[in-house]
Amino acid sequence: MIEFKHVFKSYGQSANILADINFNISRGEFVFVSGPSGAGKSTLLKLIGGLEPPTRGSIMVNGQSLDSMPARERPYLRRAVGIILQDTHLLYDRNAFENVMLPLAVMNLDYKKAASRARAAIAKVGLSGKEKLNPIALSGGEQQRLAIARAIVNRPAILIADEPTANLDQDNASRILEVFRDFNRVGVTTLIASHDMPLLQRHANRTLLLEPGRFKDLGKH
Ligand SMILES: Nc1ncnc2c1ncn2[C@@H]1O[C@H](COP(=O)(O)OP(=O)(O)OP(=O)(O)O)[C@@H](O)[C@H]1O
Repeated sequence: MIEFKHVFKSYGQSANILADINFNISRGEFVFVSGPSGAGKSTLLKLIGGLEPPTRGSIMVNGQSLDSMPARERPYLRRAVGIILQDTHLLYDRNAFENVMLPLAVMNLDYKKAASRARAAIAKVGLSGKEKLNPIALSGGEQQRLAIARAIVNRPAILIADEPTANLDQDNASRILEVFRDFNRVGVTTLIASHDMPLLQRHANRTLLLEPGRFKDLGKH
């Protein structure tokens, strides 16, 4: 489903952020990417989402090789991948419902169908009834859930999230993880970057550990 073969990544003239990374993630897996700040977790997720090209090596996502994919098709891999970045990029000049509708605008669905999909996505993350609120009026955890709804409204096969529980208390962090688990249970391959070790330990899963100059697949623990 996601395969890295001898992947290297540097920015401009910088030293390698990622060096000779190799791993395979199967369809339906739930995987954490962990490691200290600056180790390259966000970079790894951006490579998977096609938001950054590798400097060297080959990457396969959802049966497609990114090497041969034209640059214009790479971002978000034509909707195969739902991405939640560290900054949720919610738009504060429209309400929660309209934020979730945005990715559907390019889908050529009629309004009724799009609206019912958006409402279903909002319901799945537990925000029914808050559709008309501006995201600014939502709590941190609710904003994160809204960003998840927006990422899954196009029904991606893969969901990746960068530090989705940062700045949340333990209860809210667990709630967010449960939302990801719900999508994972219905077959969505899920990757979550986090440096919150206690959180990762509470939710034992396969973990890819990135440390400066070192990469380790810790497997399930
Ligand atoms: N667009 C960019 N241009 C230049 N350098 C970058 C760029 N993006 C990231 N970097 C550098 O790459 C390194 C890894 O960054 P990255 O954001 O991938 O790490 P991270 O493990 O996700 O860190 P954090 O947990 O703090 O988000 C950092 O030294 C960062 O400054």
